[in-house]
Amino acid sequence: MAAVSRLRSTMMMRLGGQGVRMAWARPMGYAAQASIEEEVWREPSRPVEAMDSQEKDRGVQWVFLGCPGVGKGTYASRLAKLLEVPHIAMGDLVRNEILQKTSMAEQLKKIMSSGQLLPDEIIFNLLTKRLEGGVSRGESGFILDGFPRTVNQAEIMDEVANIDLVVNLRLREDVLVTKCLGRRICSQCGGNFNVATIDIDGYDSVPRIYMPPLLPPPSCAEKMTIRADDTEEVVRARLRVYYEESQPVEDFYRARGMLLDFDVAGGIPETWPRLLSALNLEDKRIVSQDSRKMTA
Ligand SMILES: Nc1ncnc2c1ncn2[C@@H]1O[C@H](COP(=O)(O)OP(=O)(O)O)[C@@H](O)[C@H]1O
Repeated sequence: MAAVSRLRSTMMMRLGGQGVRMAWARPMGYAAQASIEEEVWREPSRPVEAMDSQEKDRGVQWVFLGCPGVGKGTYASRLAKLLEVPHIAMGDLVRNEILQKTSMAEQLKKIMSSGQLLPDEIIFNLLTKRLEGGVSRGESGFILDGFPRTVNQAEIMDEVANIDLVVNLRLREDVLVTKCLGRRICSQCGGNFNVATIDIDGYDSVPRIYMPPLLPPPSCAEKMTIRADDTEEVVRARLRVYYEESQPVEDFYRARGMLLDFDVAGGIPETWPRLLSALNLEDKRIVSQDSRKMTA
């Protein structure tokens, strides 16, 4: 995945390489580059034709946008399974880093539990590390969830990777808050569940919204945990951050004709088939060969 190397090098250029010193991994398809310790960005010498054929064979490169609690993780992970690409959730990468008790774990925990965004340098480092690991395991394509979250992140991404489609999930704010507060995670298997019942009457042209709880199986029931940032105060702070920092990312992709707005109006049984249909996907097969090039 050549995009990974370009991400690493663009990040170093744009962020000034602050504190970044990494192995320059040999990107797939780059014939002439050695794997060396490199502090200075070098222009990769890759023929455009090679990039085109490489691009054709890869898996989809999609991005999921949407407020906290909208269901990005739920639908991005299902689609990733269907399309056989990795689901890369930025929040999970951050939480995993915190669990590793690395030197920056405490700092990350503090920022995250206040609902604020982490510095770009940290985010790009975690993402590049994850993508590089994927390349070495033979992964192709991705569905990103929780990245990009700022226009700066979107601009850097735009320089290094061809994003095929951006899915923007939307849901009313009161429902988002209820869903975040009802969210439970199994400490053993990592499964996501929700104890909230959403049942809101429709009015005017707004349809009724009904989402039954998504309860855990008995094996997980005793191991339910609540995310530290799923308190009402922090959820509201995260929503404010979303409106200020992340909503402009919707406009960034909308202006490029890449954004598919999708209103979540029910539970998984109703929403999943509607989403597949909006994406021109059916069961386990892509109906149209060109669906990954689709725009809204
Ligand atoms: N792209 C990003 N840029 C900066 N911070 C991020 C990013 N992605 C995740 N984070 C940090 O991780 C937290 C949790 O992210 P996530 O699990 O995606 O939450 P949400 O439920 O709000 O979508 C965010 O509130 C933020 O502190």
